[in-house]
Amino acid sequence: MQYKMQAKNLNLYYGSKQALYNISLNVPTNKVVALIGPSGCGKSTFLKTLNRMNDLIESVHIDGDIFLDGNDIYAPDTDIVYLRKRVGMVFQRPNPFPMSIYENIAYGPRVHGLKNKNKLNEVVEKSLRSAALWDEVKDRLTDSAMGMSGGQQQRLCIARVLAVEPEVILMDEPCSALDPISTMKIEELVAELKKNYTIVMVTHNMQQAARVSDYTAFFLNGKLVEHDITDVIFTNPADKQTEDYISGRFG
Ligand SMILES: Nc1ncnc2c1ncn2[C@@H]1O[C@H](COP(=O)(O)OP(=O)(O)OP(=O)(O)O)[C@@H](O)[C@H]1O
Repeated sequence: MQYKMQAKNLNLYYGSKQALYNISLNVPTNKVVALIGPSGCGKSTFLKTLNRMNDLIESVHIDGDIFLDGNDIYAPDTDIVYLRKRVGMVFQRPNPFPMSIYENIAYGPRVHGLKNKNKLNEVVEKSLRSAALWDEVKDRLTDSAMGMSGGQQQRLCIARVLAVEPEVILMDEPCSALDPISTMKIEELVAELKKNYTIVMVTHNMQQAARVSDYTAFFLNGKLVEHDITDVIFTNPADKQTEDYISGRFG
């Protein structure tokens, strides 16, 4: 199997407090990997190590390795801006920029050097189509993104990530602020996107993990208890703690 990303013996500390213990996890290319586990177990912390978002927190110290296409993303010569273009992120709450729908999408490609107006128009349309939003917004591209519904805003944020042509998309509970219909749309979108992208998604919702992911990793107290094909995790987990969690005995 081809792995897009690999974590090897990863430990992470917030100051003197260890939050991740010896995590090794492979993320296969063009698959969806769900990260599940009770609140505070380290899912988001792990997710953020995959595009070095934790670098923004001063007290964080990491040892171990994370590879993207076999290259160590923590190597000193890593270009972080380029890394975050390749490994994009969608957050829990939709966070559109306070500007027009068009400008939200055009912003990233412009920062990466795209100036040609026709090309920008193409990128905006393609990204909005890929995020299943084009038909809903094509007649109001100059309207403020802040006037969209929460579900539309989240798809806009996905379109914004797609506009810079990432290879991996990290999603941190992307549906937790959304209603059931919007959630369903995002889940359908994830199924579509994995044809072209590799996706790692944190979710609190076990049905969602079962529905959308190919592989599931169960975290507990900063440790990766087990990871396997999603069907196996939900029907025949190897570890008693996984079974207790997925059957709702804690968390
Ligand atoms: N910026 C920070 N500084 C210090 N400790 C932190 C910081 N962020 C997270 N932690 C701690 O690291 C541990 C893991 O937190 P993390 O947010 O990764 O868990 P989580 O599984 O994503 O939780 P949730 O499902 O509630 O979002 C927790 O004990 C948390 O308190």
